Amino acid sequence: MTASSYSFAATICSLATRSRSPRQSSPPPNLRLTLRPAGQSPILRSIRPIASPSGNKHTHKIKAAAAEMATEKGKGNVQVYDTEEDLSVSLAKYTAELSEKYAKERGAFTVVLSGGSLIKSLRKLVEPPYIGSVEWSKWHVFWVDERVVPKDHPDSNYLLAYEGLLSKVPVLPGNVYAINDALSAEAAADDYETCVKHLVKNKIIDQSEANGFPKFDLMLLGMGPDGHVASLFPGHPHLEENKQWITYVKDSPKPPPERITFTFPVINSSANIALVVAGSGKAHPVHVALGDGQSPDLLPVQMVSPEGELTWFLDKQAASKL
Ligand SMILES: O=C(O)[C@H](O)[C@@H](O)[C@H](O)[C@H](O)COP(=O)(O)O
Repeated sequence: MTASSYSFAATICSLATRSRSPRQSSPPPNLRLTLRPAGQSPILRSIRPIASPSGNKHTHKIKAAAAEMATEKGKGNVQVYDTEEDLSVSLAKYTAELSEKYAKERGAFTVVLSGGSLIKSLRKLVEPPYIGSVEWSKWHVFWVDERVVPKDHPDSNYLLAYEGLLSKVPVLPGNVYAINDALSAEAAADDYETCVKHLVKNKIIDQSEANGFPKFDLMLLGMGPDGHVASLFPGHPHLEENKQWITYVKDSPKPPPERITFTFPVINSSANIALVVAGSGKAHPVHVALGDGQSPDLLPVQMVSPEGELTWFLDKQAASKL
């Protein structure tokens, strides 16, 4: 592949040098689950509360093709699909509905992508009816994390999204905010944060009234087999970052090592988060996050607790231990 194959011109935010404040720690929010009445959708049926301390293990089994549960706060739900194909159909509908809502309400829809298998799970968006019905010109596209590599590098999350989604829909190139890949990881994180600050100031990105962090309309998160989300890995000090909006990693356990990533305060200020998880390799962290599975350390995915709505999109294999 050559760089000339990529005609899609993303906006690259300009470098701004500024000092970074020292890290401070804060206790992670816990995701605790209780039962909510069954969903209205015909494909959804209720299951018993998976977090019940006295519950019989057999009652925790998912008995339907799809199930819905809710957090204690009544925000967020867990949807389990028979197949990843079913999951992708539902994910496209969910994303298109949020796009319509925010395009109408705010005149813009701010969407944050992950890398990994998420992009493949968004494939139905580039098919009818969504390819024609979504107001793509209202989309503003960001990355929750990016590998610090050139945009035409096979490891680039930008390239992955470009090939799987952005090159197939009429999103405005000026509304796609890629990292500046000419910079070091630290400078690219600074630069991307400056870009996001500018867009908050211009009201393209909403802002949390509670804490002033950017409030993206939709954050689409994948999860690794170790329970990481974005480039926030188990046991890493950046899990406790509570000042910076965007930070950097030079020692990612998942290659490539150099990345930038949104921090938890930004992730958790989102209006909507979709956690999209498929495959049996993810069953253990799903069990820890949503059921009674054990982990010696708090998993990053357990720290996902948005100001708005959290929706889990699981396939049966990922939910097999619940
Ligand atoms: O750049 C990255 O590595 C991703 O953004 C990362 O956070 C991803 O979402 C998870 O690792 C899940 O990836 P998979 O879905 O491919 O397992």
